[in-house]
Amino acid sequence: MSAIRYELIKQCKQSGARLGKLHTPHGIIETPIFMPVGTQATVKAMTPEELKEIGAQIILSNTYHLYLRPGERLVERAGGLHEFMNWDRPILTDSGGFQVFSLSDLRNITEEGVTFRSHLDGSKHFISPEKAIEIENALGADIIMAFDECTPYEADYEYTKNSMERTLRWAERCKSAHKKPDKQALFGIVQGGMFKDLREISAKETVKMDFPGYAVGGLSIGEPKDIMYQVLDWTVPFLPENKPRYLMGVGSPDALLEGVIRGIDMFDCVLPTRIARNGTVFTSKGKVVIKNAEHAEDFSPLDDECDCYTCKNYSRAYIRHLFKAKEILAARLATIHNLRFLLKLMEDIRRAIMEDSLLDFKEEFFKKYGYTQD
Ligand SMILES: CNc1nc2c(CC[C@H]3O[C@@H](OC)[C@H](O)[C@@H]3OC)c3nc(N)[nH]c(=O)c3cc2[nH]1
Repeated sequence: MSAIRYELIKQCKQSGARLGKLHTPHGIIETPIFMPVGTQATVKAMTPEELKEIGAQIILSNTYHLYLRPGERLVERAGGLHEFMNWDRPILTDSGGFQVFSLSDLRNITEEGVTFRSHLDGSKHFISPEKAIEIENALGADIIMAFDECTPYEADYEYTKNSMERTLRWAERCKSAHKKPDKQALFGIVQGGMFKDLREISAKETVKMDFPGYAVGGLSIGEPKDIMYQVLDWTVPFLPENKPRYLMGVGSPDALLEGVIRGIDMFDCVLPTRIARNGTVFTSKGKVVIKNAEHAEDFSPLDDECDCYTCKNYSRAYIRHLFKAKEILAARLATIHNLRFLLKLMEDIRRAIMEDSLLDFKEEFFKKYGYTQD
């Protein structure tokens, strides 16, 4: 008995896109969905109420960060992540594989696991597949990720093959170590780098382990977008239709559309919240750098097609002023807007799938946004 159930509502007639409902212990998620990232048990600058207000259905947190600070046992004693951060809807945690390789001074990768130094204080740590699952079980997210190696983009065939095969062995160990499959759904992660045959092997062997959902890992790590789309074309066909597919680390408007068209159901990315704090916002006519002088006396909203709190109440001139004055409210208003922009884009995508007009929607969106049609 798994913790989640994926319900395929409709297969798009124009593409590989699908409309679905993901039933979880903390509620139903409509897919395709964008998942705001709350790495340290908070989506930066947002309260849970504001996240609900903009339509967030599931948020992410991160095992590596929470293990290092405040510690998974403290979160467990607080009643788990939902209690600790006052979020009663679904949560997904990554296994920490990516952060160990990208954030810490990596010491050593062995069959057993990874030894690394904390990016916070340089202290030495060891995480194995079993340890990662133990941490995720303590945190209590509805969906948890297997411990994997996100193979670097520039890795050669030999390294990628060995890394992918180890990730498969680690996936087996994660499955065996998982204590609560009825409460927390463990997703397998497909690797294989930029190599067609390795992607096919990784997908087939991961699916044989029968996970309740599958992530496509090892992408959005510096490769050109057309390579990412090519890898999706190689990988998604081997994933079962009756299970959710999650493309890790992807969140620009064009990549969301291209991923949905290739059959991806779930996306996460720090981009919208990170660029918001630096004063770059999404609009239906492309990205806007609000600190630019041209907006100094622009009393219109960030985006006249946006329904968010920021666009209903504040002008570009005011938001630019806040950024120039380094006011905390600047980050909050820009974050509310950027997250609402992506969540609304996913609502529009879900509607387009329902109406069998997704490719037409994409063409119209790209034209307005200023993407050149490939
Ligand atoms: C950005 N591109 C990208 N991110 C990636 C992440 C981190 C997402 C996680 O890291 C945090 O955001 C940086 C978020 O907390 C997210 O949580 C799921 C990945 N995680 C794992 N375990 N395996 C992968 O192959 C992988 C690939 C990625 N590509």
